[in-house]
Amino acid sequence: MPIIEARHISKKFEFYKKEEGIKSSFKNLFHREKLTKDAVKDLSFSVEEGEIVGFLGPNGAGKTTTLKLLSGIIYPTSGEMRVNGYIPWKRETLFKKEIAVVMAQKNQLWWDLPANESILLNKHIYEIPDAEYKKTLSDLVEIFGVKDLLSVQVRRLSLGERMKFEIISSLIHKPKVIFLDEPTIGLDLMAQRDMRKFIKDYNKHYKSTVILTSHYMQDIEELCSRAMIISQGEKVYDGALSDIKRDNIKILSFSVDHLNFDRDELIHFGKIRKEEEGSVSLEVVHNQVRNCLTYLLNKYELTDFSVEDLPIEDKILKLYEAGAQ
Ligand SMILES: Nc1ncnc2c1ncn2[C@@H]1O[C@H](COP(=O)(O)OP(=O)(O)OP(=O)(O)O)[C@@H](O)[C@H]1O
Repeated sequence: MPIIEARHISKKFEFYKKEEGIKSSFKNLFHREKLTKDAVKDLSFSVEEGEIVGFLGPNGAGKTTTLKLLSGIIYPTSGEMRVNGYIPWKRETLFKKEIAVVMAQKNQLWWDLPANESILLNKHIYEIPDAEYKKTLSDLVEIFGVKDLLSVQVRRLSLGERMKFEIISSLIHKPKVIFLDEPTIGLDLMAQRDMRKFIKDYNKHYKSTVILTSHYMQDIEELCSRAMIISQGEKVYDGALSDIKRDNIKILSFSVDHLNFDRDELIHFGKIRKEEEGSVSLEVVHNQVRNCLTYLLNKYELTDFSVEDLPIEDKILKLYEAGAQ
């Protein structure tokens, strides 16, 4: 049985239009125009225990709203949802003990205290027995390599170190389901790599289920075999990441000594992606690559050429755009 099931979930936000200026504010006292925003529309999906699902979408697509629905912070306008058997927005105590929400932009550690004291607070909130707490904390600081920093005041830690402790603190109760919103945002390359390794090791060690949002494709590629993509509140893709990668468009780039290309003939083979002095990149359907190359070799004196896969970011962008139409 899936650990997460969402059936036809929609969330509409209602709010009042705010106009600028004193005159408008005065007018608003008597007549306020109500607006609605469909943040999530008829979303259905299920997630199996132990999966790490990459949850993607452009800004404003409805990812955070979905994570808030899944964790019970808000309730839907319509639809049904179960997370580990619970209806999230009922916020039952046992449900809260089995999930964790980690939002990179939100801090839960106390700045003036060392991290171990904030983590200790969560021990009491989640009523974790002493022995279990010690074992989990020692495992987590081991996985993250931050044992020596436990008693350093949080404000003295680097962003990367602080994020690690934010996550340790959120996971100290060993939740079965974790909602991770942008865990690597703002981190340098090394800290991003550490964070990805941690998520991978944690998932392996505790068999937890993870829903991960990130604008960094490397996070998604390294951690998730499945991607769920939403655009304007609607699901536009749910499946293997490898199927997105297997897109049949190739990028054919070539350089020539002179500058005159016959654009009309080139666009016959595909979209011109980039055109600079003496070099062009074309998006060509894979079964047209050979024809295109033959044409180029016959027509021009090529000084260089290459055939590459379309970057995964571009493929995902195409899915976002398809959803927005
Ligand atoms: N409380 C609210 N009241 C009104 N509109 C809201 C509210 N919360 C979110 N929205 C709107 O709902 C849409 C979805 O927002 P959401 O934060 O879920 O997007 P997102 O995919 O997480 O975006 P980002 O990647 O930028 O964080 C946006 O248009 C947002 O402005």
